[in-house]
Amino acid sequence: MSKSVNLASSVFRTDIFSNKCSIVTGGSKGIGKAIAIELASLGSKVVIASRNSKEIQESAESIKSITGNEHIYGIECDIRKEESVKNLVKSSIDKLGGINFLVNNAGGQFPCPVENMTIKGWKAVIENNLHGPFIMCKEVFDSYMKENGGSIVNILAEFKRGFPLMAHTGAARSGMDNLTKTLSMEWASYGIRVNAVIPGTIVHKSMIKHYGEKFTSVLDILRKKIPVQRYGTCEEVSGAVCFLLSDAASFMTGGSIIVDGGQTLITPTSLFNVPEHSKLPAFQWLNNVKSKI
Ligand SMILES: CCCCCCCCCCC/C=C/C(=O)SCCNC(=O)CCNC(=O)[C@H](O)C(C)(C)COP(=O)(O)OP(=O)(O)OC[C@H]1O[C@@H](n2cnc3c(N)ncnc32)[C@H](O)[C@@H]1OP(=O)(O)O
Ligand SMILES: NC(=O)C1=CN([C@@H]2O[C@H](COP(=O)(O)OP(=O)(O)OC[C@H]3O[C@@H](n4cnc5c(N)ncnc54)[C@H](OP(=O)(O)O)[C@@H]3O)[C@@H](O)[C@H]2O)C=CC1
Repeated sequence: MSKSVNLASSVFRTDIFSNKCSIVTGGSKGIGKAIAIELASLGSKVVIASRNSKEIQESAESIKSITGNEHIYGIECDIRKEESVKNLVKSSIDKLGGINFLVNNAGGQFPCPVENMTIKGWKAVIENNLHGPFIMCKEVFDSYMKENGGSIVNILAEFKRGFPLMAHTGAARSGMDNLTKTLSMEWASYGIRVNAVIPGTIVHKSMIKHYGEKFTSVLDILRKKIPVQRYGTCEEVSGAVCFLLSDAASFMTGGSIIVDGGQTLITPTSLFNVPEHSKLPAFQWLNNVKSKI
């Protein structure tokens, strides 16, 4: 009997990004750090960027040691500031040789009802989650992708039913959803795909620190309603981002992937209670990597 030959060539290979250069904003911790680790482990050169210069350098070193990839660079940047973004993009091209992938992950907000929200607070969140990613897209397009093509993934947050206590972020993410769709059409002829990932509740060290003790007590009430019956991991978001960046998603643009364990399907009028279970466990990397995200 002749030996069978596997003629299939799956996109899921360990060297899949070995000729790629990526920028991940907010790569110093949490979801952004996980994305940077996964890209680096698949061979990409990576620049991570955030405002705290010490943290971003430490994270770059940590990603190098976890993945064995030497081509990881931390650059201080505030995505809300145009000059800072211009510097990030120029330095990234100098260090990496180009920018094939952009992950607009940096962002965040604080809980606050509109009646207590200051104009300054509103602006800070709109700038962090809409204006900043817009400047990033534009600068990367002008400086590299217009000539060379590329793939962009924007990290959003669920926004379709409004966002009580976080009106600023709901409005910004809704704007980013629309921008993702617009850019996917305007930039398709330049060879650029633009997609989004919408994480549900992804609980990790810095997230808990940001929202504090009060939030932790709310978490268990919500968890019981989620079909998967748990919160997500940074790695579970990262896998979706790498998929969208890769050629496995070559027919996807202007789209989004919701990574939320079914959380957005819950409605206040739903009569169905998910029976308690633990049959859909989280995808996790090794513990020694997990502890560094
Ligand atoms: C207890 C119930 C909690 C319910 C929570 C539900 C949680 C479900 C969440 C699921 C969806 C999303 C999850 C996530 O995104 S997790 C990631 C969390 N991480 C972050 O958000 C980090 C990034 N965030 C920030 O850096 C800040 O929030 C901010 C975007 C505002 C930027 O902060 P920065 O300090 O740089 O901003 P400014 O100094 O320019 O501040 C400008 C003004 O903004 C107002 N402000 C800022 N922080 C707060 C606050 N904590 N509370 C109220 N107001 C705030 C304020 O007016 C600032 O001006 P002043 O300092 O002059 O007063
Ligand atoms: N965790 C969750 O449940 C969810 C998260 N998301 C979104 O996913 C993204 C990542 O979340 P997560 O990892 O949890 O958040 P973290 O708070 O853990 O990390 C946020 C990262 O963004 C950086 N950052 C924030 N503002 C700026 C800025 N103006 N310029 C440059 N960098 C900035 C932070 O560094 P530094 O402060 O030093 O600048 C940090 O590296 C965010 O956009 C978040 O809103 C969406 C839905 C759910």
